[in-house]
Formats: sequence, structure tokens, C-alpha cells
Amino acid sequence: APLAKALVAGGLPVLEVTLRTPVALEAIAEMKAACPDAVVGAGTLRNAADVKACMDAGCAFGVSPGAPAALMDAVAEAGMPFLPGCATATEAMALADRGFEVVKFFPAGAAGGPNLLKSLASPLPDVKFCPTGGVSLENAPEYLKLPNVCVVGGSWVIPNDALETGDWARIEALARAAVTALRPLQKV
Ligand SMILES: O=C(O)C(=O)C[C@H](O)[C@H](O)COP(=O)(O)O
Repeated sequence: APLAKALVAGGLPVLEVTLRTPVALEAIAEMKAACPDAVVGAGTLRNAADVKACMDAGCAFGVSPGAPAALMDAVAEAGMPFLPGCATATEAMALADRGFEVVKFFPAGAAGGPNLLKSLASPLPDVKFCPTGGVSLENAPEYLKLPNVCVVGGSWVIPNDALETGDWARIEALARAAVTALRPLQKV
């Protein structure tokens, strides 16, 4: 709850909690209760069971590092707002064929960074990307200046040591710095 409040106070109301701990869904419930105006979703969805658990928990959206067919079928059936992950032209094309106009590029830094997305802009001009994975305040502008990048995601606003010590003021300041620097470049 205090983390959600700090992020929202800093100007970041769209929060993704990854399903990487046994308490993720509980954390989502606490964030929603603490910040009713925030848009709280889940990340690292891997299968149909995750989709069901997230829909039951009232997640506003889902995010995944990838897009296996069984997961995407469950997402379509549930009508869940979703940001599927991809890292290659073939994967981006498959998601575009499923009707996705915006997809996640993951792991952005390791998979080729801004250069890879620049190369995809000519053959796939209709596919827009949200790079995540290794995005930082320093390199985010390089992504956001590309015509096929509309938004970025990342955990740099929540350093582990700040989270562990409950330094909510520092997290709020990092969120505000991200908004100040990047909102003018964002295209959504
Ligand atoms: O698992 C998912 O569904 C995700 O969305 C992955 C996250 O976006 C990245 O793990 C963030 O990467 P860092 O900003 O480098 O920490």
C-alpha cells in the first residue's frame, strides 16, 4: 500500500505487480484498496490459470514476458486487457495477426535494444512497442524517440534498497523524475 501511494503521488498511476512471489495477488488487492484511482495490473502471466487468478482478483490488465498460444487463447476468452511480450519479427507478426496494436518488447536491452526496434519499424509500421527489461531513465528517451515506441515500462523507479528500507520519499521522487523527463516523449 505505501509503495502504491508513493508511485501514484509521484505521478505514475499505472502499476504492474509481477506474479513472481506468493503474495503478488494479495499485494494487488492492497494497492487497489489504498489507491482506488490507480490502474493496478499483473505481470509475468504464463498460463490460463494465471489469467483466471488475475481476473478473479480484479486486475485491470495483464502483462507477460512472452505470448504462448495457450496463454493468448485464455486472454482472448477472458477479454482481458493484455500486453503480450515478444522479441522477434515473427513473434510481433503473430501478435499483430491476433489483433494487438501494442506489444511488449522484452527483454528490451538484451534482445537488441533500440536498434532492433528501429529495424522493425519499416517492415511492421503498424506494430507499436512498449520496451521493458533494462529500460532506465537514461536510455528511455532513446526508445521513446522511435516512431514505433509509444511507452516504456521498468522497475528503475523502485530500487531494491529503497523498497527494503521503506524509503517511500525516494521512490516518489524517482517516479516524479520519470514523469517529468519522459511524459513529453510518450505517445499514448
Ligand atoms: O514479467 C513481466 O510480465 C514483465 O513485465 C517484466 C518486466 O517488465 C521486467 O522484468 C522489468 O524489467 P526491469 O525494468 O529491467 O526490472
